[in-house]
Amino acid sequence: MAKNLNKKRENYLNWDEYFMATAFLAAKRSKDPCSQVGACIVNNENVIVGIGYNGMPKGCHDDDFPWEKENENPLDNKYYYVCHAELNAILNKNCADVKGCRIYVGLFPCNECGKVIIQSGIKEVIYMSDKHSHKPHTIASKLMMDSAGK
Ligand SMILES: O=c1[nH]c(=O)n([C@H]2C[C@H](O)[C@@H](COP(=O)(O)O)O2)cc1CO
Ligand SMILES: [Zn+2]
Repeated sequence: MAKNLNKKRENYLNWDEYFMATAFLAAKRSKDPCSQVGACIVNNENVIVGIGYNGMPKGCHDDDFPWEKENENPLDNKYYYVCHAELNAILNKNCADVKGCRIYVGLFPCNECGKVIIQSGIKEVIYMSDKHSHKPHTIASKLMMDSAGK
């Protein structure tokens, strides 16, 4: 059979698939044993301008801070310490600001990330999982995003 190499491939990733896959690749860097989240920020020319995943702050060693979640003492759980993927992606931006960009994220952003996303000027959130949709932090995040027109 002859094959025309001048013809373009048909089964390539579309932009949404490509950026979400990039977010999932970033998530593989996470040390969180329970939930690995990745985020990818893209400008209106479809150029990636920021990537992040959930992890401990710089200088706070992964082995020195807890990854547990159910200890009685909250200081022994990860939640006070870990930086969320969306926050890291915004802080890691390689441009002056992320106004008008969109963010691809594996999990619907919590209320704290929702605030940062709104304040940064990101205009659209594209997410994969909404497994915490019933939780107050997600409901609060959606209330703010709806109000802010995200
Ligand atoms: O939007 C998010 N972005 C994000 O990076 N995370 C991270 C923080 C934690 O490391 C982990 C949540 O932990 P867990 O699912 O065990 O409660 O996911 C969690 C959320 C949503 O809660
Ligand atoms: Zn968050």
